[in-house]
Amino acid sequence: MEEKKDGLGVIAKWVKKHASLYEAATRHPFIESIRNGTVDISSFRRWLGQDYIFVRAFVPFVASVLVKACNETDDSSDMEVMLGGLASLNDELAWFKKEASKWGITLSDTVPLSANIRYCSFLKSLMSSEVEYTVAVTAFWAIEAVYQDSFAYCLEEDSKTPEELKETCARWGNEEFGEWCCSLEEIVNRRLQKAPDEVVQKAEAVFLRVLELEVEFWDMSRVGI
Ligand SMILES: Cc1ncc(CN)c(N)n1
Repeated sequence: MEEKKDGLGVIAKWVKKHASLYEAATRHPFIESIRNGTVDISSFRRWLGQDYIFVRAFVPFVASVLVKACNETDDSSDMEVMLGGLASLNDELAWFKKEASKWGITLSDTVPLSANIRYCSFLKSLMSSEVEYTVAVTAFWAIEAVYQDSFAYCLEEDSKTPEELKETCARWGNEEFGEWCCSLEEIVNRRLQKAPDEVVQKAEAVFLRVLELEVEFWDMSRVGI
């Protein structure tokens, strides 16, 4: 079992331990290009179409985490945090449709690229009832935290994010979403603190895999692999 000797939660320790991969996922050249105003709009359009497909696959994954929270948690307030995440995905899907029409993207014609297919298969594998709640909720936190951290960075005071992309950045970079991610992180830390070593190891591996898949996802916006 993990102990909190230095005041840092397990997640903060992992972010420190795997700083270069965490940075690769949250300070990717695509994100840097939004932040410094040089973003290639065709990359942005590609990302938008692919992310809509991803979010559609993300909904059943989040629903599976909610079910696990209801069945396995030691704290009944977890359910509300998961439900909040699921509810915001409803708005997110509507937002994607509105945004796609603004940029002239036909979502029904968008074909998932291989990095997206890999990521969606990974989500599916985590939906299995054999995957513990602690492991699944770690993945949920990591997936949301990468977007929160990346897009909040694009909204910092010295950023040169183009006006027309600020709404996109605010979708995940806003303070309220940041606070919700912190609530999720607290749940993950609480679970990891009590989990057997074997589950903690699985959760760390899942955290790292999410970071790799997020890097590949951003890469897709540039090269269409
Ligand atoms: C690939 C990816 N990762 C995370 C998120 C945030 N829900 C997203 N929309 N897309």
